[in-house]
Amino acid sequence: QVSPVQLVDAFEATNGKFEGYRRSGAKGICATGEFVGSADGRALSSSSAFSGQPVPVIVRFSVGGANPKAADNGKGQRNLALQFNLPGGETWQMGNINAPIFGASSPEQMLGRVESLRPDPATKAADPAKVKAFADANPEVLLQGRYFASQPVPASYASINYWGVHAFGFVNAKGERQFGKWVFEPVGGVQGLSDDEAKAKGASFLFDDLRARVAAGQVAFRFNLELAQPGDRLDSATVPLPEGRRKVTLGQLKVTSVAADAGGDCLAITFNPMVLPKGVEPSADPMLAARAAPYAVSLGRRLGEGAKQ
Ligand code: HEM
Repeated sequence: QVSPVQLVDAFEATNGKFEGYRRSGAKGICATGEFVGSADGRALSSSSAFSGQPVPVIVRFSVGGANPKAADNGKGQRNLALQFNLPGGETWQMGNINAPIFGASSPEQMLGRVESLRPDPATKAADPAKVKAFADANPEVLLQGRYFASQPVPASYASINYWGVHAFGFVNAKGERQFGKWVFEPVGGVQGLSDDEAKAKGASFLFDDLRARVAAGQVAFRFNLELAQPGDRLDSATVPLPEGRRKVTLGQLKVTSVAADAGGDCLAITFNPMVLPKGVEPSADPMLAARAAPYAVSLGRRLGEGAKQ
């Protein structure tokens, strides 16, 4: 059994400790938007998110990792975190990533992977033999990295697919439950950079790019759900649903403003994917439940240090 403190301590020891910042997704920007649910959304879930009335949403885009100065022009993780502010004070939080799978399938495996990547104090680099031994015994930890390597550097926060990775159950007014995995797909399409274009962009272009696109009214995502069929695995963040599952659009998210500075409403929020509205339920994926407590530990530490964006 892995404790949340052990996980956050392991992140700090391997990835570095940057006071005030999120222990993952440190380099980010807060924005606001509006979500409008569709008739298909209402048919699948009784959640008020899908009423068809505009719902205010707090949005945070970020680069993966603990470093608040992470380069924007490398391959790897980008995040879309959302908080839907629903009627009656109800909220729905989620943190989505630009890969259909995560890098570990259980908290124990996550801890082992992070520990295997710990830099040796003498060489300041991970021990390749340890990294290899852990990956050989846990081959699914390599799948996400392979996916990122196969994709171009994202051109914009606004032009990436962001997957929820876990399965969730959607429950409608009749009590019917449909499991699925979701993906936010940019209405304007996916755009990547060639290696030369990425180099020319430099290490920090995503915030300015986002501001320009939002000012031009161009940032919107379809909230799509891939519907699981009986027998599909619903308990693994490293196994996507099989190809070709029917996909329905639950609604559309439009990003309408970007925080002017490093502040915004996101500072004191931890986007805990177990905070779900009535009408949406967690799956048995052990990685899903395992996220809630470490996020709270990270939030507590960064608030205590003086939270930074
Ligand atoms: C046991 C497994 C995991 C641990 C220990 C972990 C840990 C963390 C921590 C400590 C944070 C910063 C929280 C904060 O300070 O508010 C974070 C953020 C984040 N994590 Fe995880 N994580 C795990 C699994 C996952 C998975 C499976 C996903 C896949 C979708 C994911 C996606 C994200 C995203 C998108 C953010 C950024 C949210 C934001 O902008 O605030 N994490 N994670």
